[in-house]
Amino acid sequence: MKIYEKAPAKINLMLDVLHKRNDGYHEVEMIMTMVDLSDRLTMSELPRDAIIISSQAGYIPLDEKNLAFQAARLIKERYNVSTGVHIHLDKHIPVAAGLAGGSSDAAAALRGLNKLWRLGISDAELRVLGAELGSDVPFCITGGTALASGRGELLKPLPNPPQCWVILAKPPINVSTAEVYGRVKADQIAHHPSARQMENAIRNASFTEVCNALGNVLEDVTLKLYPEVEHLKNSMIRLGADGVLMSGSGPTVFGLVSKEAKVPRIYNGLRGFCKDVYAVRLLT
Ligand SMILES: C[C@](O)(CO)[C@H](O)COP(=O)(O)OP(=O)(O)OC[C@H]1O[C@@H](n2ccc(N)nc2=O)[C@H](O)[C@@H]1O
Ligand SMILES: Nc1ncnc2c1ncn2[C@@H]1O[C@H](COP(=O)(O)OP(=O)(O)OP(=O)(O)O)[C@@H](O)[C@H]1O
Repeated sequence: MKIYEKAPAKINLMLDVLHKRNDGYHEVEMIMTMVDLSDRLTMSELPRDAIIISSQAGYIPLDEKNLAFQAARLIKERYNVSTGVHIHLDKHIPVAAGLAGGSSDAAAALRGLNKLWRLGISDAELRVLGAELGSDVPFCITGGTALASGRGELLKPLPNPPQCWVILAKPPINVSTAEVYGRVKADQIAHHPSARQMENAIRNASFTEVCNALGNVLEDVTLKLYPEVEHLKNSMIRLGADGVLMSGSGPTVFGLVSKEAKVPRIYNGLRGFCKDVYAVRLLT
């Protein structure tokens, strides 16, 4: 038997850090949604007790460092599964980009293996398992749009934002999420974006209000470390995107665009100096 699962990328429409916790993580408030840029997982049962990861992408680990491997190992151990699985990852989401590529693969593996091995695990239980693998994994289990709190694992579902184009551009640098959080000074954040304002904008289905409510406190850290991210933001604004923000800990910058006619100019303008550019829709 084979199971196919899509693993979409996420963007953070807002991200606020409230304080550093005793366990080393940061208490956050974020509103996340999915975009139509996905990895594709194929999961095939193996009669022997093994987890094999393969991928067409040459630049990701295929051993126990792969989050899909960790997801398979976790579910196998927790539910005493004695057979194995071969997971093929058809990667499309850029790696270490702030788009939760690895987290979404882990979530898709948990969803798919639940079906492959007929375990009957509820979504709520899958989210609890997912939290053991990473803070973004619980959101990626259910997807949609949500307000995340705690370290990212406490989720309140929201309606999807009004449909629009999303231009994603990733400069050729790798950003470590741990390093970015490590440099945040939670008590010195000058401006906190408002989760309430973004939630209201989404509930009002107002594209303009969504653009006005965009904000990410991790930008201050990543933009200081990598000025090319700020350059990319400024270029996207100059080319006419309606709202522009860095996703997660970066370095991917996204631009929200309501009018399709504006998309080619922004896309082509960015492609002039950035290789990794995508024009996609929100996954609504
Ligand atoms: C930046 C975001 O992607 C935005 O959605 C997430 O907040 C991070 O999610 P993630 O990559 O799944 O993060 P994890 O794998 O759980 O943690 C990576 C590292 O980031 C830091 N981290 C992460 C989440 C959080 N709320 N506080 C933290 O300080 C911790 O140092 C942790 O060791
Ligand atoms: N299935 C996977 N796909 C991509 N990267 C993976 C995967 N498994 C492990 N990794 C490793 O995880 C690291 C982060 O990659 P990933 O693409 O998940 O980052 P990200 O998009 O910044 O995630 P987040 O937004 O959740 O912080 C990379 O160094 C990569 O080697």
